Amino acid sequence: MGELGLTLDHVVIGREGRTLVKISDHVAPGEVLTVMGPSGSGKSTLLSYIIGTLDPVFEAQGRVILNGTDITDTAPETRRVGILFQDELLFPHLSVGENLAFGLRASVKGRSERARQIEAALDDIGLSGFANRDPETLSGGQKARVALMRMLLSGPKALLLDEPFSRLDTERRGQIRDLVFSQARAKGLPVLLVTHDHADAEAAGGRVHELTD
Ligand SMILES: Nc1ncnc2c1ncn2[C@@H]1O[C@H](COP(=O)(O)OP(=O)(O)OP(=O)(O)O)[C@@H](O)[C@H]1O
Repeated sequence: MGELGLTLDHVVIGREGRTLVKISDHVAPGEVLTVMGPSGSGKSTLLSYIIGTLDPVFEAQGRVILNGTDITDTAPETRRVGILFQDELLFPHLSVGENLAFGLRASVKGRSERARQIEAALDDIGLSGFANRDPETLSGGQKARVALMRMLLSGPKALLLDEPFSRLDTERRGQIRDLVFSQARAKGLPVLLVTHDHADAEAAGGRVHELTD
């Protein structure tokens, strides 16, 4: 296996001959690289390239390498790159526990083992006993924690965060942010954080890559 972490090797994304995003960088396990830039500078476009869902209107060059494996041409569902969006939605017709079960890998076998892992996951995010609740009955911060945990249960090897804290109030924002970063550090995941917020960038504590218009 090659170098651990997420490498963007001379990635250039453009449209109609005009370069939108240019980045070459390496995010080590447990490190957070913050990507900032004005609206329209290509932050979400970069994330879509990394997860393998770049709109074909864009032209892209460069490689995406995860833990030494080139995943540039790998199908999105097999990349093992987790992404959390600003409008992270839980399935409203499923309970909190069922939402988490959706993230749980198929390799976790047996009803009772799956139920045990879901209870442990709820405990991890301070929501013990919430398995049978409807997502609509949760607060914004509680929903954000469930969405984060659902993503972590799927066993990602890297984490992409697209303004995931922006809808939360200041206090919850800090809590969720700490939870995301501590989980990423504990699991040794490289993290790419897209944000407009300087407080988020500061809390991430890592390097900042600025995209320009
Ligand atoms: N499918 C598409 N077809 C054409 N242009 C697109 C498409 N998707 C995005 N764009 C354009 O590409 C540019 C970058 O968009 P992107 O969403 O990556 O910006 P962003 O930095 O994430 O912005 P924001 O901070 O507002 O979310 C914008 O000018 C946008 O209009």
